[in-house]
Amino acid sequence: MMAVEKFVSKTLELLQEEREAEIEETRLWQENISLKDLQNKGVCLLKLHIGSQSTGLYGRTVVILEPRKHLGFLSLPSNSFGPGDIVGLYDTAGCTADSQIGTGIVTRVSQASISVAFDDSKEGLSFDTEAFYNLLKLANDVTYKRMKRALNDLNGYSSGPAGNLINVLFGNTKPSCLSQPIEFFNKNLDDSQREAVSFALSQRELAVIHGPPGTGKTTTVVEIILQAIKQGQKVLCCAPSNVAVDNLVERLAQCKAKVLRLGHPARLLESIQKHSLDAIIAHSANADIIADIRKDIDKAFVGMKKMGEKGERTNFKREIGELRKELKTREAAAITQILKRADVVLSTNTGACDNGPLKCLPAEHFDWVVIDECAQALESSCWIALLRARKCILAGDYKQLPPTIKSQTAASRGLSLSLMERLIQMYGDSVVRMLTVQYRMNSAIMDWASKEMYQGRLTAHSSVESHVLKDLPGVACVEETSTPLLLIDTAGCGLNEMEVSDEQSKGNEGEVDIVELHIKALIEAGLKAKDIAVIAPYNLQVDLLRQKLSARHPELEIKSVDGFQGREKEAVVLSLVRSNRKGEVGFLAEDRRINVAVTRARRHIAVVCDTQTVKNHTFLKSLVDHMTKFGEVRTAFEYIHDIAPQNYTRDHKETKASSSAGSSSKQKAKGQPPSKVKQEQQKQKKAQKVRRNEIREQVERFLEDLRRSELQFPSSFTSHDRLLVHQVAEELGLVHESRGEGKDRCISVSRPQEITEAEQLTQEEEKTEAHEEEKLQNSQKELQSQPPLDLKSLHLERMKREQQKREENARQRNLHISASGKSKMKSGACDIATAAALDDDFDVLINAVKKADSVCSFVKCKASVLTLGQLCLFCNRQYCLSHHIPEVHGCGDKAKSHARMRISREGVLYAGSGKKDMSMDPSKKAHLQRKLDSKLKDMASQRKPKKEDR
Ligand SMILES: Nc1ncnc2c1ncn2[C@@H]1O[C@H](COP(=O)(O)OP(=O)(O)OP(=O)(O)O)[C@@H](O)[C@H]1O
Ligand SMILES: [Zn+2]
Ligand SMILES: [Zn+2]
Repeated sequence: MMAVEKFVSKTLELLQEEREAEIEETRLWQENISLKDLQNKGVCLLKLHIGSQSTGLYGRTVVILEPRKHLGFLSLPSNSFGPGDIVGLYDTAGCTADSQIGTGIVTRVSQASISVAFDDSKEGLSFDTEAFYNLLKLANDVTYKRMKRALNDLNGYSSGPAGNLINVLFGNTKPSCLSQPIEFFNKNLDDSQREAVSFALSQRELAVIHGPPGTGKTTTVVEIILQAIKQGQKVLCCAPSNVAVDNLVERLAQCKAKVLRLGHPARLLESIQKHSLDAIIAHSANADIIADIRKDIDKAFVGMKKMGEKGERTNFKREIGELRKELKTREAAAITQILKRADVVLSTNTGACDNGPLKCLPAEHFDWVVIDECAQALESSCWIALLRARKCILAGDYKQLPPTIKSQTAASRGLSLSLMERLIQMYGDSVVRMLTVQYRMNSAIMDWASKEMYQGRLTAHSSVESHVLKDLPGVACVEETSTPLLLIDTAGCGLNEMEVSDEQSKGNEGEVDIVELHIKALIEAGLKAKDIAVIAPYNLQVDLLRQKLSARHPELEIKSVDGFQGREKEAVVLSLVRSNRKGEVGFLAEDRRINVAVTRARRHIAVVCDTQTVKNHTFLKSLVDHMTKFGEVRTAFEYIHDIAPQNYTRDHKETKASSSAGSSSKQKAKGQPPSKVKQEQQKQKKAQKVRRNEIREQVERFLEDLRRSELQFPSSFTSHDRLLVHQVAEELGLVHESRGEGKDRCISVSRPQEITEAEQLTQEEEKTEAHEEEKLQNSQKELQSQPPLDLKSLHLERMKREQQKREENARQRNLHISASGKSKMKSGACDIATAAALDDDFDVLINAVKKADSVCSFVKCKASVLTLGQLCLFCNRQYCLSHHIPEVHGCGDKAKSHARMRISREGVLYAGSGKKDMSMDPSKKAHLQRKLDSKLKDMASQRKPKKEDR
């Protein structure tokens, strides 16, 4: 048994290391972080009071702690407490050893309360209902103790059911088999599932079922267990997480198997509760007696609290002690009976330990042990259950995330290697059957995972193969709901990640904004929030996303990748966060994490990321390439208009300034990149500039040719090319539009229809200004390294400058007009009166216009709108060019919802306020106003000579 010894001693050592890392983390928190901060981190709950106290299974005292309801705190602060967590209860003096009252196990957590079971057999705990208590999550050593014990038992294993199994699992004996014909319960199993079931049944010691995402692993495991029951085998079925165990309980119960679920009943799903040990005991013959004893204990507690004198209290304590002993004996008898009757006993891996209910069973009671989600468990935790059986069936997917391990060294020295993986390394495919038909993802989503992770062996079942969101009832057909793959590329958009030193917590606010817009597009197309998952690899980003989205969409699930394993959603929006010049991807470099994130999606996955950054990682690059090739790609610029107020429609300079300033600050702020990287960047920049000039030349040629109304770029243009087109179009004040889907998507530019000669003139002036400003900025960039700027402040500052310039221009132009009278200016207010006489229909409007202030409607803005005003279609007022953007003067929401309507109608976001919103009440007026504008324009050109007479 050399192999066993070696394994046990090494694993014990690694577990110790891991345990120390965990304790160290807790200690660091306790020493360096204030209680308030701990509460913010979700590991501490402050100032709770006792709601009630009762006696649970095994005579444990269960205390329900609540926030200070009388002070209006109706729910607990958001926290990470969960059932099974070990917690310390402290008086309000602090969270130190001195003030600790006791330690317990969380049995239930709700919004409004947390239940903690205290093992107080030694000394009766009593709580003061008036006092406040703090609760702190402690490093959980129960799990460690159980794993250590299982390892020691493994090492010293001499006789017992698992002898042969141990030999096989450590390579001392080859696995053997014995095949037999099977009649399947589930007639719908696919070939790979049938093969897996047959294989599992025929193996004498070991079978591994590899179930990639959505391949019906649970369906297969359920069939295996039903077959085992048919053969008269007793099965112990475990999984590392409560969720996975409950899932199996539910499915087995549906198939009428006699199931028994071990674990704290209070925390189980309602549908599961009736299968819990507590519930079954409650319906057993012993139930009444047990209930009576419990009541007596509770009564004794109440009595004890009322007693002031020490002598009397001691009596009560003795009484309680005796009652507890009796309770335990009776419970043990009842439990044994119930356990023996069950066909399948289910628990978490650690719940299968010897000091729980299973101690009531003889060692050889179980025949088979089934471990689901085996790749997510520490091997040591598997051994807690494995020592009880002759044969084991391990199901899982080792291409998804392994168990979380805190100690880097322990992980790298092998603690993160799952039993499943270790066996596959040892025996190869001979012990494995893989499920290959998947019932979740559209094949476009699946194909990438299949190719990169599962040797291309997956096929999509015909029922899901081509399903997309628009096939769901009530979901409209728009671009977002028609494509399974959508890549929103932020490359070059300046949406850099936040500068946080902590590798585990990265955020990206720009991506949050884009995610928000995409979610809105999906919801407006009719998708339900509960069918969408927002996934981010970083906790900070998860928090940012929740802050932004949770209030409006309480049913939207926003979680880290790790929190979503084992789940699925119709649509998944994935924010990859990382965007930096160094091309650092950090945490994202774990391929399995990305695999999990992507494979949660059934019909649609949208990935928001900076492709320039994430492409530095081979696996992420394969995802980007796949999405580019088979999906739809948009640049974040198609969204940015809606996010930040800098709508560039007429502020041509801003586009350029923001994109170049954004990326340059990002680049410089990151410190000195190694020279090679720098060279590479310069090369890229140069290539970009060349490309951009090419595109610009093309557009300029188009502009000169007045016969052409539209310039269409080929669909071979990459998203980056399209971005450049976008920038050039914005620079020149042109309309641009993306059409088509996927590979056929292409961009075109055209002249804005309402463009007047006057505006062209202005643009000419501005273009030269823009060039100068750009030159200036470029030289500044080369000279100095700027601190990181956020887009908003950059924008606001620019707005200010812009306004000053505009006002200055306007003043000069007015001077110019009155001086020379040769201006090509479009008609100003002075012409309105003349115009009015020509067309009765417009009388009313014209009067209104005349009466209306000739200055910008924006509060405190004095800029004239007579010559360069813009009408806002949402509020129907005139604004100067600095304030005409809806977001700036307060019509942002209306504009957004209007833009969204257009997105859901046409699937594309446009610059500026776009077409008039027909649903608006003053729409008729706006329509007339526009008619008036063009009329005035016509009249102005007719009256040009007249002007000179005035
Ligand atoms: N043979 C089959 N025929 C039709 N549908 C199936 C089949 N097997 C599984 N499914 C469907 O696939 C989905 C996932 O199956 P199941 O719940 O067994 O897998 P899981 O274990 O939860 O998921 P995973 O495979 O990701 O672990 C379910 O909706 C199930 O109905
Ligand atoms: Zn407005
Ligand atoms: Zn203004």
